[in-house]
Amino acid sequence: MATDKALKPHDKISRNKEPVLVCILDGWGENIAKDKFNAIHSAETPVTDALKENKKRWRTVRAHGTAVGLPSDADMGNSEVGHNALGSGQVIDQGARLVDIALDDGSAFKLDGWKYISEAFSHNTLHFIGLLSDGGVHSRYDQLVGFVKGAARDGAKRIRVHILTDGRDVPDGTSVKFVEQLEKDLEALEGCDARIASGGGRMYVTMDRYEADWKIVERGWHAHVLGEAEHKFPSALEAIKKLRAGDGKKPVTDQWLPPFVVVGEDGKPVGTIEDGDAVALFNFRSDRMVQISKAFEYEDFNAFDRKRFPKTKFVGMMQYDGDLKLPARFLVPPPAISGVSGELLAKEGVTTFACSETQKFGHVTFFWNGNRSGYFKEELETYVEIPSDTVPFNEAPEMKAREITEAGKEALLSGKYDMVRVNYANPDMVGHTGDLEAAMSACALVDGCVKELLDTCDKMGGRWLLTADHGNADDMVQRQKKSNEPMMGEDGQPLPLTSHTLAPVPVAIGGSGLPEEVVFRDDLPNAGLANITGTYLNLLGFTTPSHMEPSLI
Ligand SMILES: O=C(O)[C@H](O)COP(=O)(O)O
Ligand SMILES: [Mn+2]
Ligand SMILES: [Mn+2]
Repeated sequence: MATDKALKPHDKISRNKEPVLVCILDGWGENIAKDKFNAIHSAETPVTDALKENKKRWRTVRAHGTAVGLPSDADMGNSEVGHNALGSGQVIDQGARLVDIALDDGSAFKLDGWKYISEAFSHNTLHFIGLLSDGGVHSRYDQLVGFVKGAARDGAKRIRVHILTDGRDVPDGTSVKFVEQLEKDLEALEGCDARIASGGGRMYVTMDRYEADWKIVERGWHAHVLGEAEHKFPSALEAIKKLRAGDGKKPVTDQWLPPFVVVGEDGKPVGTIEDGDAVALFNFRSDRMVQISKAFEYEDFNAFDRKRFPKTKFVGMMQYDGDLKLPARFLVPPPAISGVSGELLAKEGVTTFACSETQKFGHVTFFWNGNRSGYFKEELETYVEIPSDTVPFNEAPEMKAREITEAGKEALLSGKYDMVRVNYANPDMVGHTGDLEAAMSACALVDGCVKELLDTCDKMGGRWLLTADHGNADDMVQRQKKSNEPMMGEDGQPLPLTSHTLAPVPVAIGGSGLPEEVVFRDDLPNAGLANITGTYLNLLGFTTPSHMEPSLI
């Protein structure tokens, strides 16, 4: 829905004809743990270190938990909620919380999405597909179980769950405990035949994003829908235990398990997806559910050969793309995000350039714009995607940082854009591999890229704001709860931390075009990511609109 809100000129900071740069370091937290496992601290990062010295123009903001609309302050931040907040300036109840509320008050079971799939309960199979963990970034185990129990109560006779193992938002190896628990929980359902039917690791099966590699989704389609995979096992627990062991030489982590299918004594898959079945995706987060949703929903589809296209009653946990209305049906209505900065700036005729590599492209466009895949005014907005590599990123920690820097510099120098925003994927994507050395080189490289961008902006007389969306590379080791000491595995090696962190993130402002008196105020100690929006709107010469969190300036 178009907003009736509008921006007003700032009375002290005038609109500059030179560009404003907003630079996001994905997964770059300011962590209190300052030992060698903090890859940002351990790496050579002279540029971002120097920014910290200017206490009037450098600070941190909260990037996790309730500050970004998540259920509790034990929830780490993530790119979806982080970029939603950065783009909209608002703290919005996010998917995780909306699903909690809908389950708690029972409304989830009265809405249209549930009624729609319920039609299949008595004579067909109900399938759930999603990420099996309690990470709280894409999905949560307790929510899956809430829906499974609701289905059994409402008469579902046959349930099949297709699981994507995590090891990214939660420690590697925890897939075993989640599968054990799920097998027990399914077994305990009365009057309902419920089993795990297929699965695979989230980075290799089904959960691709931004069309980085459709093969990932194709593997999932084969396993979940057709019941076809090289690896067949009598149970999911046996599958993941054996697949984790790999070939005996090199173990495979949860994130990267190959696809598998659970088969019965007759060797046939226990849960293919057939005409008339209901299918519910149980992830609330959108980016990694868009492609699989298209495969289930679009009659006309050519990203890969589906071989068979069952006519299912298909729902997402949420509607994942508000522009595409995808999927058409969903269990819980998604967060309503309106009056975002992109829309308000387009109304003022502000020209914008946004760039990242594939892995984060939708973060600076789709998430930034409140989960919309289109443009507000295409003639004013240029979105550039640099294709990401398709290797594990510790093998290529430089990712596309240099190319993004070149594109950003070119955009700044072109004189075509009032606002240039870029996102560097490295600290996050390499951080998720748990590889400390690689994360350090990623952080050092990005630090150098930041220098190039800031220098270019300064040379032009521009203004800049540097920040991050959540922590990740700032802690690469699992730690003891109380002492915060690093944890070691049985082999005496540190246990890698692959997830985001709860750390706040830095915000720095500057630029040769920024009036000297512009400094951070000191009366917002608990500010969060949503306070950054009003801040860059100020740099662009506008006041902070009242529906947004106050500016940091
Ligand atoms: O999807 C992922 O890669 C992780 O679960 C979260 O990372 P992101 O929020 O930085 O994308
Ligand atoms: Mn991120
Ligand atoms: Mn991440």
